[in-house]
Amino acid sequence: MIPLFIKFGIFDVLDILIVAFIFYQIYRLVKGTAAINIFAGIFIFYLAWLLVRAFNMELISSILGQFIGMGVIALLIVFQQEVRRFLLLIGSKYNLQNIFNLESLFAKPAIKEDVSEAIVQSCEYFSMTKTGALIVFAQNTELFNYAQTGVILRAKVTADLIENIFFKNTPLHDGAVIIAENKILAARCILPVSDKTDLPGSMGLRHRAALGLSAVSDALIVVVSEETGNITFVKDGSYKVRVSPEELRTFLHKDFTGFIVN
Ligand SMILES: Nc1ncnc2c1ncn2[C@@H]1O[C@H](COP(=O)(O)OP(=O)(O)OP(=O)(O)O)[C@@H](O)[C@H]1O
Repeated sequence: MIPLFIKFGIFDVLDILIVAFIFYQIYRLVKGTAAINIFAGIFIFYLAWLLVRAFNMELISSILGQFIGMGVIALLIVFQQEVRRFLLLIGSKYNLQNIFNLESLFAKPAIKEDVSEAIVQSCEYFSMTKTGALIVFAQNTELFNYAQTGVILRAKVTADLIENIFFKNTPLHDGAVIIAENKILAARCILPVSDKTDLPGSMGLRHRAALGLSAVSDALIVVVSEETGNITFVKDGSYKVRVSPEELRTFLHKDFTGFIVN
């Protein structure tokens, strides 16, 4: 009989689950970015090192070994941006305040009916008139830092005001509008731009800004393309293009049935 020499307890399961979760989050962050090629480069480098060691090629193996020895520091330098994004994601999505705040667990800030109607109406208008728009709905992640890059308004959400803000050539039309707690918190805000390399060519800076913010927050984001008039809905780093006003309405009410990731 084979003796049972491996002890496998609940903490080992937990250990594996945590590592799997961390790797999955890292994969989500680097998927489609230049970082994935860097990972491939590192993997090839590591394989080469294993090979030369297996063939006892002392000189080359000791040179490659020097680089491997500095591995963690080198990784931190090369993936500075990704590490930053990863910590931001963990800190904002899973922060202690949210975990222990029962209210936020059971009732995430709901978007009021009149607010969603105003946004759906404006987006329909923007879509028809091919007016570019970028509208962010803050959820649990605090977006005040981004709001501060623009003009703080704290105004009531109405279709007229939203349409005025994005009206071409007006002072506030550039950048994003951030809606928090059912108020227009700010307009003309600058968002972080995604550096994903696998996006369709039609997605310029406006769409990249939506994806960039979505990668580091739980915000719901609506983009209307100035070029095509298409409405795109973005959440959790994923997007759906050519969203109809009806779909937009359901998504804003957090019913994501039909949110098929493109
Ligand atoms: N970092 C940013 N944060 C917020 N808004 C941005 C940012 N970068 C660009 N924008 C907005 O996007 C506009 C430029 O859009 P661009 O044409 O490059 O994007 P697009 O995704 O192709 O959209 P469209 O389909 O509307 O042309 C800018 O005028 C500005 O309003």
